[in-house]
Amino acid sequence: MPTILGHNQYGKAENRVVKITRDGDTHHIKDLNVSVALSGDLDDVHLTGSNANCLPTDTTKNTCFAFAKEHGIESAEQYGIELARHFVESQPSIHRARIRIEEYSWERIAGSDAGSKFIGSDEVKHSFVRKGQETRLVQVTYDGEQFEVLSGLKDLTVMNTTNSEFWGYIKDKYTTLKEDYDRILATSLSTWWRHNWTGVDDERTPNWNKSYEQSKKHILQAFVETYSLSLQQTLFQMGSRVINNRSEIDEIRFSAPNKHHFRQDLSAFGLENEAKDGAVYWAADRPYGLIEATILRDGADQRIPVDMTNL
Ligand SMILES: O=c1[nH]c(=O)c2[nH]c(=O)[nH]c2[nH]1
Repeated sequence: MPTILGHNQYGKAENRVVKITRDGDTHHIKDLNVSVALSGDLDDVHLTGSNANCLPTDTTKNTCFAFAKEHGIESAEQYGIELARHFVESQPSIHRARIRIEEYSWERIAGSDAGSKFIGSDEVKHSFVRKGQETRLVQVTYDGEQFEVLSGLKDLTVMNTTNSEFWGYIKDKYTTLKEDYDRILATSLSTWWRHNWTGVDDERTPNWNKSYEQSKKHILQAFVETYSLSLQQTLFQMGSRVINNRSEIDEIRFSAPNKHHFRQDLSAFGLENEAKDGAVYWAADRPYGLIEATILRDGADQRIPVDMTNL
């Protein structure tokens, strides 16, 4: 049976393009998910196997990253317009380009969220929290004698665009990771903490809302203030800060995916892409490092389960 080729399009979907712009100490984030779909004179590619008219999807990906560096991202619209124009006007075989962009918004962690002692202004210059913030979590257990109250949160997504390094690690024959002295540190925190109130021997019931707000504030404050040599170190600082500042909490456990942002290699296009100049990063969604740790008050029992996913 004869068949004919109908509508077709192709391109690289979901390029996670993150552009940091540095204005002195003050950094700005553009975090986009960019999907390219091209169509045009592509019948031969499908029908004969000739790729003479085919701009590789890999090239469309590189173009997304290179344009972010070369032209910046003033707005998702302007960036999309430039990309679409480029594909159609530079390639005779491409007649139509559709660029779809989702933009993720980040807010500066405000001084009031993270405590007031640092920075001396309302805004922190390179620490951000993803908009559409966290989900608050609670688990109460009562066995007729004692209560156990766990509080926590999930999906608190934070990013430091500098003040993070990772180096000095083991290098074996499978290690390819380059040491990094100025990287992005981003994570989406899940955490549970255990109150020492049992409802029995201690009648001083915490103000739960205040306890929650203050614990979150200390977690954010530690994230902002820690010059990080690993996500592990940052987690320990966060946990210690909560335990040291909140006498009602004895134990806190974190599960923190390391949301990797790899600096894109643009050298093939003659473009430098150094962190110090404001770089373009590729936000990988998987695989991800998963860093988990419990921090305890000295002498306290370790009761929060290692695997918190079923909590
Ligand atoms: O903060 C980090 N901790 C690690 O254990 C690790 N491993 C890795 O590849 N990158 C990182 N980053």
